[in-house]
Amino acid sequence: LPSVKILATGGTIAGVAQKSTDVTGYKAGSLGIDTLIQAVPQMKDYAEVSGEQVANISSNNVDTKILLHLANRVNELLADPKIDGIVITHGTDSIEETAFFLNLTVKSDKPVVLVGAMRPATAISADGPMNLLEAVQAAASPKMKGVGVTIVMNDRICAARETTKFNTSNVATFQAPEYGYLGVMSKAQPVLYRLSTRRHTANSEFDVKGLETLPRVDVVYALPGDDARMPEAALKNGAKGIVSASMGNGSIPNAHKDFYVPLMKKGFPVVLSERVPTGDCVLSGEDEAQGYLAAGNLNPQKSRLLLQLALTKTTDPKEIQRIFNEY
Ligand SMILES: NC(=O)CC[C@H](N)C(=O)O
Repeated sequence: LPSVKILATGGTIAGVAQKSTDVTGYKAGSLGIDTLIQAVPQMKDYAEVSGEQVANISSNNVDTKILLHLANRVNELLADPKIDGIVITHGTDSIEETAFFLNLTVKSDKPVVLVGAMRPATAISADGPMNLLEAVQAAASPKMKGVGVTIVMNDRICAARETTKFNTSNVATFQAPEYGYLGVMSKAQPVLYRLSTRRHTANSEFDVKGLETLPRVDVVYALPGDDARMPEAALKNGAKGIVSASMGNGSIPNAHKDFYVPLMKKGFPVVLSERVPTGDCVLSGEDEAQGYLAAGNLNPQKSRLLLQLALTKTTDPKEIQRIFNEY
């Protein structure tokens, strides 16, 4: 049998409520990895499974330190020829960010599958056990080699780059409306329908080995008629780059523009992403001349991570734009 290591970080999949009817008001990150594994003995039919507790928290507190630890630990584990794949249990609130970060920093084409749940482990019809089983089946499958980091939940195989949480409570929360799922889990097997052409994992230039932190990047939400207090605060507090969550194809209030233009002249990177869920940010000639960088269709939270990683390699705006075009 293939060997799959489960790294546990917490979330609702390890959540405990007072009553089986409670689907909110529970404590995420309550059960340890051994309990999660014991709850799904069927996994043993598909893989030799072992667990490791990395954290046991709600994913709104997954910080840079945990991201770097996960990337380094996954790289260490996958360098071992005896390990065939990794599953990471994770809260769903920031699972897309951790998945994308690992998509950029894991140096292996072996499967890395993130999984969570929307109902706590104690709930009637908890989704965690089936999600965990399918995540292990996916991570154990050679068909998942080279597809990049994925989120497997609700029978869907989701690409780290394009997938976003769409619903605060529904089990079908993860969607990639513009490009769809990579595939589905069917009869205990991954069935893939498409692959991303964007650079990831073994083909990524980013290396976080030895890093203890990442350059600070802030996301500044663009609101109609806003003043410049938020971007000013970001700069004052040490941001090395800003991602603007623009209102649609780079539209931001004039006060933000007036603040960014002189900064960009000095080489400070400002990446235009959008708070609109789909569509690319395409720069106008004027935006380009002023020095803005375009996130393409990458959402603000993922643009932040990519800009942080880009800044570990370069501060040249042209290079940063190349990175946004390739990843
Ligand atoms: N469904 C969930 O996992 C959300 C629970 C929690 N807020 C977390 O992200 O860890």
